[in-house]
Amino acid sequence: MSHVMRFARKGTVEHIPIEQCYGRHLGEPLVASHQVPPFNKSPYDGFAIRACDTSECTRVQPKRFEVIGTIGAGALFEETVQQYQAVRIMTGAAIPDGCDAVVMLERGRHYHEAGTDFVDFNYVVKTGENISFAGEDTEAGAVLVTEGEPINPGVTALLATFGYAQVPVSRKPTVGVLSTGSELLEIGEAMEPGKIRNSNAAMLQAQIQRAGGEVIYFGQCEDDLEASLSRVEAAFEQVDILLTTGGVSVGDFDYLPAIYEWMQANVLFNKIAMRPGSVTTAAEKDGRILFGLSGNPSACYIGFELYVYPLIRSFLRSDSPYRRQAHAFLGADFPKANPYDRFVRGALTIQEGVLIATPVGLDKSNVVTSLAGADCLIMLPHGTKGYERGAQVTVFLLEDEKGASRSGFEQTIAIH
Ligand SMILES: Nc1nc2c(c(=O)[nH]1)N[C@H]1C(S)=C(S)[C@@H](COP(=O)(O)OP(=O)(O)OC[C@H]3O[C@@H](n4cnc5c(N)ncnc54)[C@H](O)[C@@H]3O)O[C@H]1N2
Ligand code: MOO
Ligand SMILES: [Mg+2]
Repeated sequence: MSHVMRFARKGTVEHIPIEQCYGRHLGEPLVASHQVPPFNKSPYDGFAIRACDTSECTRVQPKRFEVIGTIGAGALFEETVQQYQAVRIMTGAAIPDGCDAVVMLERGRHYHEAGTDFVDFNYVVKTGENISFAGEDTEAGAVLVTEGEPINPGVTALLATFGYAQVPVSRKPTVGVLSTGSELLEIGEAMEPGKIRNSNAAMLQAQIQRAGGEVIYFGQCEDDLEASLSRVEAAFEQVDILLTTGGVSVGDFDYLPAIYEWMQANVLFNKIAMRPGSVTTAAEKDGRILFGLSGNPSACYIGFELYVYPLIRSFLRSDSPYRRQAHAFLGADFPKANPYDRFVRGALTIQEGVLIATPVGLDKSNVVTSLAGADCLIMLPHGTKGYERGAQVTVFLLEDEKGASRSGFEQTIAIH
């Protein structure tokens, strides 16, 4: 992991209209440029008064106040309120000078007498009662959201509060996808003997988008060294990160190792002590990373989530670029012996407040159906025995935006 993260780069910052910022990542910290609320204001429709004027109010001896004006939200009351005076005030309006409390409309007896408005109060009002104080939500200068955080609707409200019509966001990394394999049919093609449709490319494009990257799809190519080499080289020039699928193992037509050599890319690892995804390969050239993901769908998926995802999130300027982890209880027995750390596709449920992670589908790296139901990866550390239902496990959340500052796993990697 750290082998790849050494080459993590932070993307530059660009500005986009606030209406388009949902789901993007903040390009700089969001600092309160003024206090919120910006002035003392009324949280209710009612009467603004001086609390001290009510010190002798009782149910049997209410006190009478003269209503000297009315203000709605957005308006200011220009005079200073004096003893036994009240201003009719609406929710959101600024507290008039002289006043230090608001009485809700329902708690005063309001009437008109000889051309003047009056209101009677029959209880003692506390200083500061029913006032939303300037700065009680936030003081000026507070850092409210850190750089790299995903912009959710709440962050959007803050951006609007502080006047960001244009929002600084991290540029999305361009992540290229190129599939290799002579057996691959295009998605729209009819089935043929010995062939399969290319599911990895579409899957990766969705994973890239879920991670916050920008996809550039370079199509698919046959298992032919020269053709693949020129396609990989051309694609790599156009992206921040390139993903290829298939052709990374030791088969006669697995050309990626030769391609890295021809390209003079520096292979960081081509073997990981994990299942699936053991063939996940990373190579570096010109400070950028080229991933050789497995052709096997589940291995490809997991290689992406564990190794590519953090690089994308770092580019988006996140300081928690890894998949968020949680403790869960295993929802079913997993009897297979584990010579390597295993990342099992799992579905999370919450039973009586406890997180249960249940493996979904067949646990083989060549399966595709298990991926549809997976919202977590269940980590099963290597060991000779399998795992029993109820065992405590660590899960990596796949549908989470917060992330984690640590990867949560150690892995043995190698170059062969
Ligand atoms: N002798 C050995 N054989 C294999 C080893 C090994 O260590 N020694 N490793 C196995 C493991 S583990 C994996 S994983 C696979 C990795 O294979 P490659 O990454 O080289 O991928 P391919 O050989 O091209 O294809 C593997 C498999 O996946 C299917 N595939 C390929 N591309 C796609 C795609 N775009 N969409 C859907 N499915 C795809 C392909 O048809 C093959 O069935 O190697 C093992 N072998
Ligand atoms: O990389 Mo392979 O999927 O470990 O099975
Ligand atoms: Mg192969």
